[in-house]
Order: sequence, then C-alpha cells, then structure tokens
Amino acid sequence: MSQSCSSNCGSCDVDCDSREAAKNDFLEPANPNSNIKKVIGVVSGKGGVGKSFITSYLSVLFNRKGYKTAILDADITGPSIPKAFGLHEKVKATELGILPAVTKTGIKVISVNLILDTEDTPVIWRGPVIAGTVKQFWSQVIWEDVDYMFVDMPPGTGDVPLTVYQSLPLDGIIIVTSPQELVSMIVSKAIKMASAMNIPILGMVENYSYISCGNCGEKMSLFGESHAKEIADKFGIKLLAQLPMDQAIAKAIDSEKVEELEGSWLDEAAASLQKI
Ligand SMILES: Nc1ncnc2c1ncn2[C@@H]1O[C@H](COP(=O)(O)OP(=O)(O)OP(=O)(O)O)[C@@H](O)[C@H]1O
Repeated sequence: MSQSCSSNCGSCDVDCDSREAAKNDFLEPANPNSNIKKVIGVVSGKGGVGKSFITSYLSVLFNRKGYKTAILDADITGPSIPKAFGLHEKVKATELGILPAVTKTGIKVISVNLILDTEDTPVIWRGPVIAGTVKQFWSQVIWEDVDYMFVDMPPGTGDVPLTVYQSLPLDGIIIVTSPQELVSMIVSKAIKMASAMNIPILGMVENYSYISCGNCGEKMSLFGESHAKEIADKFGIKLLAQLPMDQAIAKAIDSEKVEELEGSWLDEAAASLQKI
C-alpha cells in the first residue's frame, strides 16, 4: 500500500494489496463442495461472433487432454451451450446443491436451458435477476473436481459481464472477435472493460477469418483484410488463433455433436491457455 493511500481504489491505479482486497469484496463464495482450479471467461464485444462455439471447442480440447473440464453458461438470454452438446435433460438438485449436467465425454455444464421448463421459453428477466442467476450458477452448483472452467459470457459490456468480473475468481479472459467487428470500437471497449476490472486478458481469437476454397485450398477473406494482429499488438495482447468459417463447424454444432468435431484450429490456443 502506498503511504498516501486514501483507500479509494477508484481514484488510484497502483496495483497493491489494498486493491486486491477491494476486488475480493464482491467475490461470490463457491459451493462448499466445489473444487475449481482455473476459471477462464470467454467474452465478445457483440453477439454472433462464435463465442459459444469457441467456449465449447476449447472445453472439448481440454477434456481430450485429460483435464476435468466444465462450462458455466452465463449467456442467460441466449444460451447455446447445451444444444452444442446435445444436452436436453433438466439438472437435478440435492440438499447440498445443484448437480451440473454431464456431456457424453464428461464435461460438466450448467445453463439456464437446463433449468427452464421448456428450451424455447424466453428469459424475460430484468438485469439484476439475470446477474443473480449467474452468481447462483457459481455458488449453488456443486463443481466437484474441476481443473478448468470456461465461462461463456453474454456479449457486450453490460450488467452481466460486470457481475461475472466482480463475482467469479477469473484467472483471465479470452476475447473472441470477427474481422468485421474489428473495424468498430467494440473490441476495444471489451478489452478496456476487462483492464478496468483488473482481469488478465489471456489472448484474442478471431473467428470467421477466412474460407478455404474446396478445390485449391486458397484462403479467401470474406470480410476484407483482418485487423486482428494490429488490434492485438495495440493492446499488447496475444493473438491466439484465427479460425476459418467452416461448414464442418456449423454442422457439428447444428447436429449437437461438438464433441465429435476434429480440427486443429485451437490447438495452439489451448496449449497457451494451459500455461496459466
Ligand atoms: N468458424 C465457424 N464456421 C462455421 N460456423 C460457425 C463458426 N463459428 C461459429 N459458427 C456458427 O455460427 C453460429 C453462431 O455462433 P455462436 O453461437 O458460437 O456465436 P455467439 O458469439 O456465442 O453468439 P451469441 O453472442 O449470440 O450467443 C452458430 O450456429 C455456430 O455453429
């Protein structure tokens, strides 16, 4: 702590014990029966860039490596994780807490769609209720023996990402983007929000970077020249991967078989994230 500390972290940028204590004030306690080693948030500046696919496939890769893996779907109004894994049964609860669903290969999942009466029931809840649900997914679910948890965040920089940043002990986030998004200020906002909250940014993933010609294999950019590297360099962030728009990906998600998908697109990203 600096000698001139006023205990007001909002007006000071020194990274000291006092700031760490202030940050921990908002942390939601995990269920007493949980044991979670690492928590990685997956965020995007806007919707539809493939954040849920990246969350799902990273989990699949970590699970294949032998890590006990889990997904907390914090995208309450647009949950797409259960469908990618073909999970449709409601989760059960005991007096100790909620038991997460388990996918065919053993990935633990919680999502609002595993709780609602029907999957097409819209979530018409106000912000604080949505944020409260995310906290409950952390504190009331029994996350027994998890090496890596991936949190699929709602897009944008609103109330729920803020709640996740404050309530969950994130080890870091990755930012998913697409070439067209980069021409706007949106990615910068997401990066700046995480920095303002002192959340480490582990890297950036650009989805829909190109398509490969089925005949000659030539890579074609659909949305013009990528600025991913430029943005990553500007903020001193690692560009972890650039993924193509690939029919096999869309097909695996649509047929609820993301666990059967084979592709090396995120291998290097996963190897880098393993080091945190
Ligand atoms: N690289 C890709 N190639 C082909 N299809 C993809 C790719 N990435 C994602 N998709 C498909 O695009 C759609 C949107 O992806 P996804 O749900 O992951 O986006 P999102 O960013 O999580 O959206 P939201 O923020 O609205 O939840 C899905 O149907 C998914 O299967």
